[in-house]
Amino acid sequence: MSTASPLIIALDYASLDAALCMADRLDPSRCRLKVGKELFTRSGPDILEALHGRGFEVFLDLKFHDIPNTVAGAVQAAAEQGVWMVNVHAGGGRRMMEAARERLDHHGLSTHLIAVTVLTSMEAEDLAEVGVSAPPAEQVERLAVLARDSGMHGVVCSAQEASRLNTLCGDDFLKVTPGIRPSFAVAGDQRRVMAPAEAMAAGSTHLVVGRPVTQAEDPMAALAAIEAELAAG
Ligand SMILES: O=c1ccn([C@@H]2O[C@H](COP(=O)(O)O)[C@@H](O)[C@H]2O)c(=O)[nH]1
Repeated sequence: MSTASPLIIALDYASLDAALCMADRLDPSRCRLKVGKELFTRSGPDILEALHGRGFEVFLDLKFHDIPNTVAGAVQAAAEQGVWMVNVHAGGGRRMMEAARERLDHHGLSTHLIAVTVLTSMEAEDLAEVGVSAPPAEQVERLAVLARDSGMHGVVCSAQEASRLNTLCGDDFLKVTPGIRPSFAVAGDQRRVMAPAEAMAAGSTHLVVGRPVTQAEDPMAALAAIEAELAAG
């Protein structure tokens, strides 16, 4: 089932059972689900089949980053398992992204392919330590333009950069933004954060929310509170 909701709930769990316990409390008309490195490494493709069987659209967030041929194969494998969205690291460069997009096109696969720009857990000091002297916003812009020019359907960025990317890359270019922190949640390891309604107003197309829902005492109440924040605008 497709949903009009921008919410993507990150199922960062250590087992298939724990992830499905949460999925069974959620409704595919209210959100999409994200499967990341921990859950996929533990459960493998079974989790995708189980979530698809429950009617959810799934973002497989494995952030592929390797040589072009390897990434193209991995993206094809993900798309052939029916995921709604898959991602690569923009830092893998133009040839890597182009190879991934060409592989999807060659096989007629319509999975959304997006690229991670700068992780939302990173701030200027973190970038400096890995040799990037540009501030995060500038580095995000550089990688988003490269991603667009390399055939990506959008990027992962923080909501703080969404407005600028709308101007640079257009409204149709997907801006998938983790680091979403509703009023009741702590930032934790995230650094470039924004509240849900502000993120939508800034131009995010999709909001990734993990722990504020999955680690809440009452996850369904937390989700309802986020939906209320969004409705209030
Ligand atoms: O830049 C990025 C890219 C991916 N993520 C992922 O999103 C969720 C966020 O979870 P929270 O618990 O809401 O912080 C998580 O799965 C990350 O792997 C990101 O946070 N930032």
